[in-house]
Amino acid sequence: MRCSGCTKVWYCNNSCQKTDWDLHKRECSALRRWAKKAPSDDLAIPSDAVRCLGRILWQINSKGHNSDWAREIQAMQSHRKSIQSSSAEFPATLEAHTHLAHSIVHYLGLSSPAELQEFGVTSAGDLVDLISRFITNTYALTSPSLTPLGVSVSSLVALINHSCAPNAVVVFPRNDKSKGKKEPIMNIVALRDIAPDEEVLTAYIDTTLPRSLRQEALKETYSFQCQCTLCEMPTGTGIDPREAVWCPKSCGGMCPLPNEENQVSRCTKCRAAITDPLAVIDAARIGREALGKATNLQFSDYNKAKQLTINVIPILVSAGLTPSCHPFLALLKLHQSLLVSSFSARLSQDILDEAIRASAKHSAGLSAILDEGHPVRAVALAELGKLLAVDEPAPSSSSQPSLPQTNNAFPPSGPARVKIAYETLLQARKELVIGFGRDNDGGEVGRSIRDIIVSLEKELGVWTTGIRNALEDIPKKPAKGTSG
Ligand SMILES: C[S@@+](CC[C@H](N)C(=O)[O-])C[C@H]1O[C@@H](n2cnc3c(N)ncnc32)[C@H](O)[C@@H]1O
Repeated sequence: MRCSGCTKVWYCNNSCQKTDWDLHKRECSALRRWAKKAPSDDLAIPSDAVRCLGRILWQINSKGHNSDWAREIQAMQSHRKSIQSSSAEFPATLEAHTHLAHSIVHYLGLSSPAELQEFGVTSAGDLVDLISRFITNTYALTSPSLTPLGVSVSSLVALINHSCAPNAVVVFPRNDKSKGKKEPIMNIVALRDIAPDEEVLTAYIDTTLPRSLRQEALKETYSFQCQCTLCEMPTGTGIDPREAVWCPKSCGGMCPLPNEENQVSRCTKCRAAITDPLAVIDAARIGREALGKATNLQFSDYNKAKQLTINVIPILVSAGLTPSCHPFLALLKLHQSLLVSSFSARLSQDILDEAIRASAKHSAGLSAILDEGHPVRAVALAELGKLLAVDEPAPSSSSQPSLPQTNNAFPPSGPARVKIAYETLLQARKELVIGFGRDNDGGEVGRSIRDIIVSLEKELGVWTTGIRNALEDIPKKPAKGTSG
């Protein structure tokens, strides 16, 4: 149900809308005011951060500055001091905070920050604290299949510290018990057994990124230097699949991805050296640039974004980057989602198979990095299984000129494909139950693939019976010594 006042906010039903009205009535006028002054249609709705901060401030105002709720928000960690001291290192962060401060004043319909007093914000420092608390303690609100939807704040969950090798995850799975209710509910799910007194740790950032990018993101947004087991792994103790290249002698081992400082790189298994490290460094740089451009273009210029991924993936393959290596892993994911978004009723076998190959490589890359049951890995496996389970399109005469012509043996056709789809979905379900919680039956994705598994089981059963029937139809060899 859409709010007829602002026409921007949607509810799952009447009662949901009624429950929110106390808060939404103020939001509703703020949204209308904002839309009226917006210079263009795409700026007619404020950012998620502004909208969420607005809701927090109206809540503080209506519950009172000294209410438990307001105190919990005020108790969340702020980095006011480090934002100021690191402004030279991260000027964009300071700029983002300032921009947010201006936007929130404008959104609330105030003429100056001084009017924020009625919301418990009595000085410029308070305003910086509020924004810093918000940035440091919010979690991405995601759909049950991990698509980002917005932001969420929980003062309890905000107590959890970060690790790049977390033992728990924050998900919004929706469970059967939330019948009728469509709003996502934040869950902390343990990825493995956590001992009494052991700290619960979640990851604030994308842990498929290499160490330097993770450290940069954590420093910039959360103002700390990560010293988790993954970041502190002593050099020489193993290879990080996020920065790895296949052995040049194809022994099955891997070499560390060379970089400007460390150009000499050898296979950790057979010690063979990469002969042209500069070519590998160059390929990785081209990959990073293409990833940035294609990510920005994916919604505005689909064809250009797809062409970029099509052009750059073969460069990374020939440079020997493993599917788990940055930026290859991210490009595989983007390539897959661009192909899937082009699916239509007249889907061609070439496009479908190309999407399956990208998805299979992406899943393999994730499996080398993330633990079994990590929701990101589980959802990727479910996507692969679902793609494999798509009915194979009838052959068409028009070939797809944009895709490089390959002579791939994967994915197979017919019963072999159904069997891989079935096995992939079984594994996906096992992992979804871990990542989204057993009590949630693997969340919405876990429940949705259960039905596909059952139908594939039937299909495979039909095939097996079909083969058995066909075999039984073959006239049996006459036993030795008999005639006829
Ligand atoms: C969501 S809060 C976590 C709870 C916070 N430690 C507290 O006591 O309220 C995020 C902030 O906690 C700190 N933090 C989280 N994980 C950390 C870690 N692994 N090492 C150091 N500081 C960390 C950082 O200051 C970060 O900005």
